[in-house]
Amino acid sequence: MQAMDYIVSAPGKAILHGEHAVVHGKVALAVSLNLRTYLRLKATTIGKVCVNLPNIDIFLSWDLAELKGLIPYALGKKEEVKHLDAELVKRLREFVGATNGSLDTGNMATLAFLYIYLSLFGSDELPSLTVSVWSELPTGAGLGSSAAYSVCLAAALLCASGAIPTPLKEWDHTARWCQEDLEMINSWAFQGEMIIHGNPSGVDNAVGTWGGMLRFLAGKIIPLSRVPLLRILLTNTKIPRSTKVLVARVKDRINKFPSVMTPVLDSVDAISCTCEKVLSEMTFEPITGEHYNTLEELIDINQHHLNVLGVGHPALDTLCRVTSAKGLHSKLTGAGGGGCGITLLRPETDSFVVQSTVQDLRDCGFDCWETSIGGPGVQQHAALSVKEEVLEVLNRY
Ligand SMILES: Nc1ncnc2c1ncn2[C@@H]1O[C@H](COP(=O)(O)OP(=O)(O)O)[C@@H](O)[C@H]1O
Ligand SMILES: C[C@@](O)(CCOP(=O)(O)O)CC(=O)O
Ligand SMILES: [Mg+2]
Repeated sequence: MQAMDYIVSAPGKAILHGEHAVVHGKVALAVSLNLRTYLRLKATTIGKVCVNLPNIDIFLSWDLAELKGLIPYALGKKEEVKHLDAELVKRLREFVGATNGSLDTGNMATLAFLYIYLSLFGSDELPSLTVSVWSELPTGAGLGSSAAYSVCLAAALLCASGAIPTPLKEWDHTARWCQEDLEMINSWAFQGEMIIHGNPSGVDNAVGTWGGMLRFLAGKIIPLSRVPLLRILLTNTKIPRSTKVLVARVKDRINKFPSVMTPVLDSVDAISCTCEKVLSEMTFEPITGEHYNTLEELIDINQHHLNVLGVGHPALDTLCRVTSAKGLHSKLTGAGGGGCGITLLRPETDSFVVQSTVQDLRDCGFDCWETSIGGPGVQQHAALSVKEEVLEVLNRY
């Protein structure tokens, strides 16, 4: 195996419309953020696997022999990535001491790593390596940190296993993989998401893999190449929540009241489709106030639907109320139950209004910032293309 030392990164995402409904086969519109998770993978000669996850205060290492003991049976082929290997998940849960219902941040992240590592290398010799991850994304706040983490793990470990090449050439700052390799990264990242979320739709790992804005429906990914430049305010209410719990809560409510909830999911689907149509119109006709009025109304309606689905939170109500007092429209993004919301800014929204809204939200104890969207999907980096403060963290281990 060639000497390995490389850095990969993947973006977080904001869901414009369709969170939760997308788990039940409806359309979602999602866009990548310019906030990324970075992972450095280094081959070592110490006969250990070391994992450093400073965002969540996890620093672990295992002897290779200990890990090899977890897989005394033949693993399935590398291409078979549609379902989790239930036996391996069970063994890993016992190994890390995580029960089936465990929501522990560190356990979930560790399980996702070990699952992908052992699935990719278990049939051969296990490599001695150190993996360190640092993210600009808040963890567990609705911006797809789990997916960005899973995409980075999948990309780096697939490269290390030789299943896909490292695309970076000597003269490149960053490089991306070909479509076929991206599909493989995406499907392994989905496995990581299955471990962390329970029942993910796959939209988050798709955005982390391909970047940009995309329409997602039942596993089908359509990149939206013609989209207007949107100004968005991101607010983190800092109320902790777990996507896994919220996805399960919505499922319970649908099971309890199928005839009540099905029309809500259909309506969310129609909102995503209407929003997509308006965004597309905005790229080939002059943008008018009417376009923005429609986008704002769709945001309001969807926020009500998300409350009906049971994923609201008083802090999110506060966010909507505070921004509404400034004439701005907001909805939760991601799994809800706390976490983040998005606020649409109109092109003519005065910077004074933006600043005073940001201040009002900060006065509520929230983090709030105007964000740029559409960052590139998963990529490999030359060290000099990584921000100094990120590199400093990755080089620490
Ligand atoms: N930087 C990170 N380092 C390690 N694990 C991470 C990181 N970011 C996310 N995770 C994993 O993802 C989980 C959060 O996922 P989730 O509840 O889906 O929230 P999010 O909306 O951020 O995706 C964490 O509990 C952790 O297991
Ligand atoms: C609620 C959901 O639609 C998005 C979850 O996103 P996040 O983990 O909260 O960033 C779940 C999914 O699509 O898998
Ligand atoms: Mg997630």
